[in-house]
Amino acid sequence: MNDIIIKNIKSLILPKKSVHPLKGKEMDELTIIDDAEVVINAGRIIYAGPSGHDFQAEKEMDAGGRIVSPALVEPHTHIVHGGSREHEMSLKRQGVPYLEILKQGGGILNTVEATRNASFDELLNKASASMTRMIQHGVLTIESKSGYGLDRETEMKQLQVSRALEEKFPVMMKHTFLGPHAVPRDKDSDVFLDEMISLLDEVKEIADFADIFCETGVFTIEQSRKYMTAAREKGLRVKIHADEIDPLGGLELALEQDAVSADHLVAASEEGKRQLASTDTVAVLLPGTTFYLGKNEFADARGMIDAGGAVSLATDYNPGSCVTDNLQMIMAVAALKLKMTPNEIWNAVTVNAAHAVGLGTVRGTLDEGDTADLVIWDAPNHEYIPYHYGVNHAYQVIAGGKVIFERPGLSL
Ligand SMILES: N=CN[C@@H](CCC(=O)O)C(=O)O
Ligand SMILES: [Zn+2]
Repeated sequence: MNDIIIKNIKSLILPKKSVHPLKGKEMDELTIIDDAEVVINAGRIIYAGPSGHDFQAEKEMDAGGRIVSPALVEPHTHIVHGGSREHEMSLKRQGVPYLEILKQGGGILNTVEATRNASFDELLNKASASMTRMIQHGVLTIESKSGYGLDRETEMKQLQVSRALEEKFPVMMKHTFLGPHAVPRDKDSDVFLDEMISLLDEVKEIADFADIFCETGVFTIEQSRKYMTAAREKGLRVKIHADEIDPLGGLELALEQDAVSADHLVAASEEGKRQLASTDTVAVLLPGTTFYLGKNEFADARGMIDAGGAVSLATDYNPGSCVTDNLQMIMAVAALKLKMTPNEIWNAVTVNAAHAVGLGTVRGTLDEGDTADLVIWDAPNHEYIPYHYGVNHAYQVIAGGKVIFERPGLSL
């Protein structure tokens, strides 16, 4: 006898499991089964496909003619941090650029101070509130970066909080060390980078990936190469904040370093985009950041996909450049500004997002044997979610076969 059968599913969204991320034209392929059912036992998928079988289960759930997909995967967040930076909005309104705010000792450095001053419990409580919102919006796999410590003690504190989140919530997480996220006010950047490199032995016990912010006035290509090479020598796979604002060649560096993902890529070169196709590095695009920073030029998702590359999407949730923990909102921005198709968007927030955090064959799909992490969406079809933007369409979120969120109604 199985545990649960979910009946009356109008459409079932089934991204394709593959050892490689979906690339190019494959990104527009998505199996959608109308009139479907899902059977779960011991937290795993027994069956997800057309209805009409004779499965027995202890509990029957009625999806009410809604649609069902794998739970979303969020491959780039800065969920653990102290403080907030709403005061920067007026600076932005006056036209002060993001990198100028950082140069003046604000921006990331402002959050570094708040994170250093916050206790473990304060950070955990704040991140827990964000995690709750992410789950309520359909996300059950989350990557979390450090990077607001810029010293051993605080970077470790952030990574420990990140680990504690994974204990506290029924989610799967990946933890990323982003020590070289900015240069502290009083330090020489080469000296500071060496300090971060010297932490890698300790970091590799607690983090899955090493990341760096390669940008004008932050870390150069040469410094990023040095750090990534050192991290790989320690057995850590690498990620990079690349070509977000200036075209430095961060994407090419990511490919040279066999990065699991290259993130941002707004200013990536044509050559980098062309090379992406022949690798398994996933381009994690963060259009909510471009939107929030008030820029008009978005990452060239079409160019990357049309050239045969693998693209994923994330919120980049952080207090300075994208203050949303709603991945559905990013799906809408991707449809409007990145010109991605609904199928590409769904693959980008499920299976390709899983590949972007090294979980390509274990999250983002609903094949037999997969963890039963799924969402019942209150939407008539899969195109509707990026279309009706700014609201939460998750009706029920099911983690390991257990309903952990159900959308509340009004009490009138
Ligand atoms: N660009 C670098 N890091 C973050 C922003 C961090 C911040 O502004 O606090 C990002 O991915 O956008
Ligand atoms: Zn980031």
